[in-house]
Amino acid sequence: MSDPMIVASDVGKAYGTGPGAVVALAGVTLSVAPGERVAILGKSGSGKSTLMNLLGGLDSPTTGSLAVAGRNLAGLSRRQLADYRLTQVGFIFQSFHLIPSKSSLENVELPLVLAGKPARDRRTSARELLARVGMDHRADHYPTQLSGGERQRVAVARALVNHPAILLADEPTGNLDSATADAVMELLSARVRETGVTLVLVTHDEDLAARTVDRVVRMRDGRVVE
Ligand SMILES: Nc1ncnc2c1ncn2[C@@H]1O[C@H](COP(=O)(O)OP(=O)(O)OP(=O)(O)O)[C@@H](O)[C@H]1O
Repeated sequence: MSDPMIVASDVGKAYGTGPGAVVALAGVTLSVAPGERVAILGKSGSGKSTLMNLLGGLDSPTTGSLAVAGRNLAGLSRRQLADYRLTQVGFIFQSFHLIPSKSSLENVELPLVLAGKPARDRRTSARELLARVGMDHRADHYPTQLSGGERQRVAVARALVNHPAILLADEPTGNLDSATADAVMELLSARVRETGVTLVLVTHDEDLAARTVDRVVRMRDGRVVE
């Protein structure tokens, strides 16, 4: 057995302190194997996005320990967390988060620019990824010139271009109509299988989870309940 990709041990997260503090995570324990695809389901406010932020190194746990790809995230400096995000994590958000002033190609290239990759290599990698998501014909278009489904395809390419260890997708089809959502999910699943990346998918959609992932994790009141 290889080591787990994600190990969360009794992870707690509170926003604020004192009587006004909000406990968003009340002790999450979870282990995810390399290449495993996991969906997180739970009501609004159950802590899904908070957990994703911690996994992505965007925020730190208040208590407990969290390790991804063998790194203890709680022990990292801000600079190390930034490096972790850049090299180990791919993010896909509900609202795409593409940079409006950059073309599709430039958006996909951006993680490679930040990682200091040489211009020619990154251009080649970004073009390859755009082709893998069926968007090579829109390489020079800007986000406002793209449909929602097309934007999310570009976002999928951007999330994978750095060969991350984990891919975090937070309601990736939440802003799309159902036909477009199905097409984007199919593409995302195909790229996930192809790359073997470990997927953590937040969704409200039971059917989507059932057809996309290996395991469903349910959250309630800041805890994993199954
Ligand atoms: N920055 C913050 N400051 C204070 N409280 C917060 C903050 N972010 C989240 N919370 C609170 O933490 C709890 C968990 O929120 P979280 O966003 O993780 O839930 P969620 O399951 O992702 O919900 P949704 O499905 O609506 O996105 C909620 O009670 C929320 O109000």
